[in-house]
Amino acid sequence: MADDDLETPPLVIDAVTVRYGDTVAVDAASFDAYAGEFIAVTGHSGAGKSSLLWAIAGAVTAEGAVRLGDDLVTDRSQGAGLGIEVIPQGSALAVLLTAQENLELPLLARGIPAQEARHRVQEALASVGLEESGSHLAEELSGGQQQRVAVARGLALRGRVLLADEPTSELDHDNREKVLALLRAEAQRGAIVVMATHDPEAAAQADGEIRLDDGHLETVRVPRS
Ligand SMILES: Nc1ncnc2c1ncn2[C@@H]1O[C@H](COP(=O)(O)OP(=O)(O)OP(=O)(O)O)[C@@H](O)[C@H]1O
Repeated sequence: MADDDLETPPLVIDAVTVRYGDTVAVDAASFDAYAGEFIAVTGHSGAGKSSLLWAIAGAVTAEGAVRLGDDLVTDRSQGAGLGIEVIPQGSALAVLLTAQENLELPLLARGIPAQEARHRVQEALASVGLEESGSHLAEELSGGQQQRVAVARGLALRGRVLLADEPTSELDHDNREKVLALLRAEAQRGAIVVMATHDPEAAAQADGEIRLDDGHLETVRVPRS
């Protein structure tokens, strides 16, 4: 579900554990997040940030529970149906599609009418300063431009929960600030935004911060504290 007038219910992460064989990537992590909040997930490389985000999205098998209001997240397609969207680490664009097509296809797949999808694509590309690059193949774009296309793709979906995995890692200062402002605007629209980041300056702009250390979660800053 994606909606312009959002009433996002609480997101509850309850003792979520993610294992890959013998590796415990996330160890019984629990936290709650509420509509309008912008939360940073920090921690060293390999601490479990991506695994936590993928568990929230329903994209990896996890123990424990992720709930959005009364709904349990059970798998990725059901998570997407609840309006949980992801800006993945490393952009994950289809390189032989144009920037515009990379945004448009997930919208059409979610049943957004073609005209509305085109409007959202133009608006989202313009918001990241790439209105002139829509017809370029993703592979023709720089790493930073590809990252901005991936951010635009996440924004265009207008989810209730937006999970952004290192969305500013390839960006210069001005573009980083622009993307952080856009994530903030998503929260102001009523979404819950959870951003994994290595960048302390980016984390400082979030309302709250949770840190993972070898899969163990610690709350550093609570929103509105
Ligand atoms: N698909 C996988 N199979 C096996 N182990 C994995 C897999 N994905 C992640 N891991 C392991 O799980 C742990 C957490 O990885 P994860 O990618 O969640 O960390 P991260 O904090 O996002 O790291 P980074 O900041 O480098 O992206 C690491 O030890 C990693 O090697």
